Amino acid sequence: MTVAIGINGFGRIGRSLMRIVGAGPETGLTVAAINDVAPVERLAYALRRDSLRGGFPGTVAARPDYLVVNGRPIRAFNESGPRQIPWSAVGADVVIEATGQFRSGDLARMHITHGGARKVVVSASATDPDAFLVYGANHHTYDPARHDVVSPASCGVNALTVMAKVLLDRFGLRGVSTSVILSAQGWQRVHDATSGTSRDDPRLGRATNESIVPHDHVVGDLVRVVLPRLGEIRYSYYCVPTPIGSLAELSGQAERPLTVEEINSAMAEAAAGSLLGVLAYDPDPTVSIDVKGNPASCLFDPSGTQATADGGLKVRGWFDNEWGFSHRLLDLARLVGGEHPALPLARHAWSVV
Ligand SMILES: NC(=O)c1ccc[n+]([C@@H]2O[C@H](COP(=O)([O-])OP(=O)(O)OC[C@H]3O[C@@H](n4cnc5c(N)ncnc54)[C@H](O)[C@@H]3O)[C@@H](O)[C@H]2O)c1
Repeated sequence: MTVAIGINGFGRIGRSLMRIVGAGPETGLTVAAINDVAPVERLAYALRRDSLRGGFPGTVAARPDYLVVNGRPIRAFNESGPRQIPWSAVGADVVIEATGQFRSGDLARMHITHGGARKVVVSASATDPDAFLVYGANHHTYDPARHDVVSPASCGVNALTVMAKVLLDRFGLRGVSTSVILSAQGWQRVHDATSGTSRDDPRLGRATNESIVPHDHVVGDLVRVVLPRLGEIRYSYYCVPTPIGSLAELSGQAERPLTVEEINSAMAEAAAGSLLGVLAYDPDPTVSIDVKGNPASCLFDPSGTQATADGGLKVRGWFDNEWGFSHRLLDLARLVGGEHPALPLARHAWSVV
C-alpha cells in the first residue's frame, strides 16, 4: 500500500522529505501535495540547488500551482495556515507539518478538521500532540483510534532515545543526564536579531556564527516521556555554527558495573538487529560532518563509551539532524497512514560493524 502525504512547509525538512520520497517507489510513499508561503518557483529552485546536499538527483521544474519532480506534477498550494489547505481534494492522507509555525496539537489538528487529512505528523517537539512516538523506542504504542496528531519529538531526542532504549533494556538505567550539540538551524540569524526568532528568548536571536547558543526550549526530557522507566532526566541543548551534523551524549547509572566492550557490543547488536536502520554503528574515528546523509536516528560512536567501576556509563552518538529525522517522519507517516500498521522498521542499514 502506498501512503499519500502532504508536506506543509517546504524548508530544510520539507525538501529532505521530497528528496527521500522522490528517490523511488520502494519508500511506500508518494507526495500528493506541498504547501508553503513561498511561490512555487522559489520552492523549485531551492529543491534543485541545495547548499548542503548538492543538486537534486533528478529534474525539478515549476508551473502554475505545480511542482514538477522527475516529470510528475505535484500540487503546490500557497497558503499561510492549515485552515486553508484542501488536502483531501488532492488525496493527501497524512500531512507532515514542517513549517515550525503550527507545533501545537490544536493547530496541527486543523489539517484534519479543516483540510480533510486523516493524520498529522508534526516535525518538532509538539506541544500537546496525541502521542510522542519515537521510532524504534515506543512507536508500537501507536493507537489508530486515539492518535491523530503525533510528534516524533526532536532529532536530538530521537538520537538520545535509541541509545537509552538499548541501555535500559539490556542493563537497566537511571540517573540519566543528556546533552545535545545541534548544528545551526534555519531560524537562526547571521547577525544579532531582535525579532523573527524561533522563540521568545533573546539568546536565540544572537549571531549564529559567533556563539554556542543554549537552546533550553528543546525538551530533552521527552526521552523520559517516551521511555518512562528512565525516571527523571537532566538535559542540555546547544546550537553551534556547523551547518549539518549533530552530537548526542548520554550518561547514567547501570544496575551493575559494565565494561566498555559490553556496552559497545549491545549497541552493535541492536544496530544490526532490533534497531536496524534506526541505530547505526561505526567504529571508524568520526567527526560531525561524517554523519551527513546518514538516515539513522543515531550513529553510535564506540570510541565515546566510558564505564566506571560503580556502574556509571557515558555514550556518544552522531546524527544528521535533517536527514535522519526526515526518515523518521516518513516512518511515522507510513505507520499512521497504514490501514493495518505492521510496524515495519526503517530498512536503511548503515552500520559498519
Ligand atoms: N532543520 C533541522 O535540523 C530540524 C530537525 C528537526 C526538527 N526540525 C523542525 O522542523 C520544523 C521545520 O524546520 P526547517 O529546518 O525545515 O525550517 P525552515 O525554516 O527551513 O523551513 C520552514 C518552511 O516553512 C515555510 N513556512 C513558514 N511559515 C509558513 C506558513 N505559515 N505556512 C506555510 N509555510 C510556511 C517557510 O517558507 C519555509 O519554507 C521546525 O519546527 C524545526 O524545529 C528541524
